[in-house]
Amino acid sequence: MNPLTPRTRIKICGLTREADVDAAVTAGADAIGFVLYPKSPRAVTAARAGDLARRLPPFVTPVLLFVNATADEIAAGLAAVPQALLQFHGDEPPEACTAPGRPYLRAARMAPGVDLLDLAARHPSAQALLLDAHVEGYGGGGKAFDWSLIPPGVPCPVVLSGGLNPASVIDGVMHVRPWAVDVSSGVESAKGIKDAALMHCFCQAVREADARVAQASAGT
Ligand SMILES: O=C(O)c1ccccc1NCC(=O)[C@H](O)[C@H](O)COP(=O)(O)O
Repeated sequence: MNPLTPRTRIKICGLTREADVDAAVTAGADAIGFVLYPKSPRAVTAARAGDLARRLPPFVTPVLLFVNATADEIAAGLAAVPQALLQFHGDEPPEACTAPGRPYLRAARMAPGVDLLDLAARHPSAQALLLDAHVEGYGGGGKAFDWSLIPPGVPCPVVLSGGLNPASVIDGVMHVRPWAVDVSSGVESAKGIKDAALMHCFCQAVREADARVAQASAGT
């Protein structure tokens, strides 16, 4: 939890179309996730991710999402999107996450008994822990988890994920005070098909949450 976060960053994940990438940027996304996990209904190839990522303006980060990928698959993704931040969303051990030598997000599928402090200790170089619900198929399930499972004192930035939408994200930001939020299903009209209006509403809701946090901090 980061009470001093000046602005909650926003990642929108699972984009597959040019118009959706453009709309997500317009809405205010700080990061755009491309799912390079073939079993996902939002999967894109490395080449497709490269085409889509080239539409991103400065200061909007492409994220390549893997689930138990091979080193060659990760290398292909980085060849297509050299500036990508990596996200490991499977069962990858620390050495697999650090092997590419690139900044990465470590996803944690939150269920009772998950030890985030231990996970953070085993991933000291992770840029953040992305906290997602524990769903079948590893992710993108549109399911929230019990935010009270997040212990105080996680020693790295936290990305709150899992079932967020324009109606729930304010509570998520106010309760967890994450560095960032991540959304996929909650801004879609169908899997892999993003809704521009929902993305706009989601980003506006995050801004509203930040304003409320600032007011609470100022005692106003
Ligand atoms: O998005 C997917 O289809 C997906 C498939 C397999 C592993 C991870 C996947 N997505 C990872 C993400 O970062 C999603 O944004 C995250 O799971 C939240 O999804 P949602 O609950 O739908 O907002």
